Amino acid sequence: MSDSTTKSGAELLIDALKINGIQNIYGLVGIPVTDLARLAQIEGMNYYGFRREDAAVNAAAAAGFITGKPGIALTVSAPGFLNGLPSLAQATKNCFPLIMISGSSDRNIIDLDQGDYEGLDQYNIAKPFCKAAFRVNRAEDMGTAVARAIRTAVSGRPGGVYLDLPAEAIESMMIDDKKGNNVYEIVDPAPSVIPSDESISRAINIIKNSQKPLVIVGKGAASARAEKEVKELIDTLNVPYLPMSMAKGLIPDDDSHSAAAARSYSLKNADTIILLGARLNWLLSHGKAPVFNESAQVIQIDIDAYEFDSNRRIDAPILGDMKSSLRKLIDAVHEQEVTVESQWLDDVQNVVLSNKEKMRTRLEAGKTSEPLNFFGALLPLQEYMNEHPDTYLVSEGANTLDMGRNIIDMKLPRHRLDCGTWGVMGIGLGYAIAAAVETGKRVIALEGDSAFGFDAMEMETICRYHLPVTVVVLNNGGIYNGTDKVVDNQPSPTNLDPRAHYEYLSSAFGGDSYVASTYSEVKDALVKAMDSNNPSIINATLNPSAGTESGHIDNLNAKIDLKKA
Ligand SMILES: Cc1ncc(Cn2c(C)c(CCOP(=O)(O)OP(=O)(O)O)sc2=O)c(N)n1
Ligand SMILES: Nc1ncnc2c1ncn2[C@@H]1O[C@H](COP(=O)(O)OP(=O)(O)O)[C@@H](O)[C@H]1O
Ligand SMILES: [Mg+2]
Repeated sequence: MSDSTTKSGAELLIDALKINGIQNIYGLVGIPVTDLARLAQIEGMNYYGFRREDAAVNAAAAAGFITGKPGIALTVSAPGFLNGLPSLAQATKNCFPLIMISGSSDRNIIDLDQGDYEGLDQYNIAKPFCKAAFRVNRAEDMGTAVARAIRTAVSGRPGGVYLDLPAEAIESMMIDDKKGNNVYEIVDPAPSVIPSDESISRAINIIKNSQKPLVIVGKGAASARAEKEVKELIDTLNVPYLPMSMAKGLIPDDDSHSAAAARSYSLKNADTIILLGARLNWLLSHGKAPVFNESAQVIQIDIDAYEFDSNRRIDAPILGDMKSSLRKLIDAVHEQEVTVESQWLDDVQNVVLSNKEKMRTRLEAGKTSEPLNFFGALLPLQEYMNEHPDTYLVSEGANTLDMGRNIIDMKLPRHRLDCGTWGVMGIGLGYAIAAAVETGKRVIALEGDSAFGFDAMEMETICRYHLPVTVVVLNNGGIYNGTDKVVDNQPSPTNLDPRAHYEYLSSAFGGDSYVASTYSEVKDALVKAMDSNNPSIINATLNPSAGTESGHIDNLNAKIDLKKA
């Protein structure tokens, strides 16, 4: 390190990250950030090098969701920045706290459009895709830039922040004139936001007059780490709840209040919806009939007022952070001795039991399915997760994602990560790397065969860092399935090669490879792979006709009458 009176922008950046408890950087280096990554390692941080920037930025975003601190991604300028941009946008959409740092060109060359190496006005291009963008031009501004980036990423509605570092800011030196180098630990980066008494009493009055309240728990409650308060509200009112996919595990999925197996029944019949960190977006049919009861009243707790009335009237908006809001609401329930008739919960539980019995029958039949179907392929994962609930599960695909979500129970918070609000493919291996790095726990990445292809090369990253990640590829030979019609001998738009040996991508880099084509083979391979703690791929070969177009969301497809074509 330089003497005590001068420091480079790079040194100040690393000091600022470290003093705020940030330990890991996920990136892909090159001009002008290679030495920055080396310096981070010399200064005791961990740098994880990826094969493509979108996976590195996805990993940083997942690290943010899991830890609550902003994940840090590092890319080179222009093409590296652009490769990372979709993941920055996705982190912002998912409300994951992330800071994407990219090297960039010097302003005078960009602003005069003089044609720099990888020249691009990254700072302005990033703005529509993130919560905020900052550029650092001088070493002495580095401490302020990091403080603002961290606070912006984690406070209010969490999201992605872009930090633009021209080479001159990285290498410029700051003369420390004893004013201090402006690097400091931020005070209370995500302050509590306490809701008003009026908003709480408005909600209490609605619950008092409700016969059939349904709580919907979203990933906002997971990000808020409010699992204790969520469970206390549901237990106190003794009402059913629906977990959204990344809120699974806030309350163990086998809890008797879970309505997950009676989703349609509970949404349609509820007369009061209590939204806890969940948006009424496409994932919840915009809160509209016929999925919802049009006359139902809606209570919504959210840290961002912008979300209220986004899709329908919110009868009791509660603006606040999840923990503080739930604390006030639960205290008011106790003070006013609010109770709800238990008949509603009984009705939901009856539907749950009947639907669970139907699922159990399908899973049992899956054990002997030849060729293997989704039930036979997913049952071993359900069994494994029930026995090892501290395992992290990452999932992507269409049928693989939807059926995996309904079949595999989660028992712990923030242990399931998936395609999120945008339903994006290509998140799997980056998320899995972050889960393994940030927690040291074993990870299953449950991948459709198409989804796996988006970032399969990160298997080399997983093997290089020897991470305990088992990739389970459900290979049905295509996007959605492998039975699309072939026209004029062209490969179909959705078919892939069912004979593909995806598992070789593990042994190619020193990991373990398994092929399985029955329930028992998947079960045996999974136990072996997980017990080994080695990076591994299980290629589960399914019936190519297994799977429906777009999984559970075929209604969103633009339908064309192909007979006329
Ligand atoms: C970045 C990106 N590209 C394309 C898509 C479209 N898409 C794609 C390509 C999917 C893959 C489905 O096939 P799969 O093999 O992964 O899963 P199943 O066969 O089990 O359904 S699911 C889906 O919505 C997407 N969501 N995200
Ligand atoms: N700490 C928090 N307190 C309250 N609301 C939060 C908090 N963090 C995030 N949120 C909100 O949670 C919501 C998350 O919604 P969404 O991502 O749609 O969840 P899901 O997809 O699980 O339904 C966002 O509207 C966001 O503003
Ligand atoms: Mg497939």
